[in-house]
Amino acid sequence: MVGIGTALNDDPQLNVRRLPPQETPYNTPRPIILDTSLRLTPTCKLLRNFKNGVGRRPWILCSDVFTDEKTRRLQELEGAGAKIISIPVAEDGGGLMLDSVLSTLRSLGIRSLMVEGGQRVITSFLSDAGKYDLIDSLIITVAPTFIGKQGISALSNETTDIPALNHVSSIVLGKDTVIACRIRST
Ligand SMILES: NC(=O)c1ccc[n+]([C@@H]2O[C@H](COP(=O)([O-])OP(=O)(O)OC[C@H]3O[C@@H](n4cnc5c(N)ncnc54)[C@H](O)[C@@H]3O)[C@@H](O)[C@H]2O)c1
Ligand SMILES: Nc1nc(=O)c(N)c(NC[C@H](O)[C@H](O)[C@H](O)COP(=O)(O)O)[nH]1
Repeated sequence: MVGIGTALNDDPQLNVRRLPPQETPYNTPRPIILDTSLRLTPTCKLLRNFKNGVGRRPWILCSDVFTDEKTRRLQELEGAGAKIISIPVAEDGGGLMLDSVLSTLRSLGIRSLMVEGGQRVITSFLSDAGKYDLIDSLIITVAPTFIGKQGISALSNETTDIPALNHVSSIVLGKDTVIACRIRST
């Protein structure tokens, strides 16, 4: 899962690159995008990969409020192959309600979800983690690179109530270090 900020900035593929090629595309993960207002472009790599048989059908989660323009975009994205699922919006204006996002995905058969980013989505999941028991574990990859002023920090400044973590293990993969943590239960 990514937010629309990441989908628009990175045009990601959200697939697995290191496995040997698979016989069918169905061993790759289901791409899921949190896109409140349906801003995803129908020509993005996720939809092109699906059309070309090298990616699963992207699911786009949007708010359940529709204008004429948003309905037009829904039809365009559906025409490009996306499945659109509407979700209630949080009253505090923080985006789609994450407890509803997870229960809807579960009702559609998703049993395991990796939240890839970006900053706003990671911040929402961590901020609501205690309230709705949203997260099991956190995987942090540290690359030996200074990003500098253009970098976006992992969490936004206004973040509160971030849960404490227990370290599980760390491994070095090439130049990167991957740190696995679990949410500390209170
Ligand atoms: N370093 C990494 O591992 C990594 C991973 C992923 C993304 N990124 C970077 O993150 C940047 C994008 O981050 P961002 O914060 O601008 O956008 P984002 O990807 O977090 O998307 C945020 C958008 O998602 C929608 N949304 C719907 N429900 C939401 C909810 N409950 N909570 C939060 N958002 C919700 C909203 O429209 C919101 O504007 C990109 O530049 C990308 O390169 C980095
Ligand atoms: N390892 C790493 N070093 C970086 O300097 C950097 N900016 C990222 N960023 C991760 C990136 O923002 C998301 O992982 C993509 O959005 C996923 O895209 P793909 O599915 O791989 O195409 N990752």
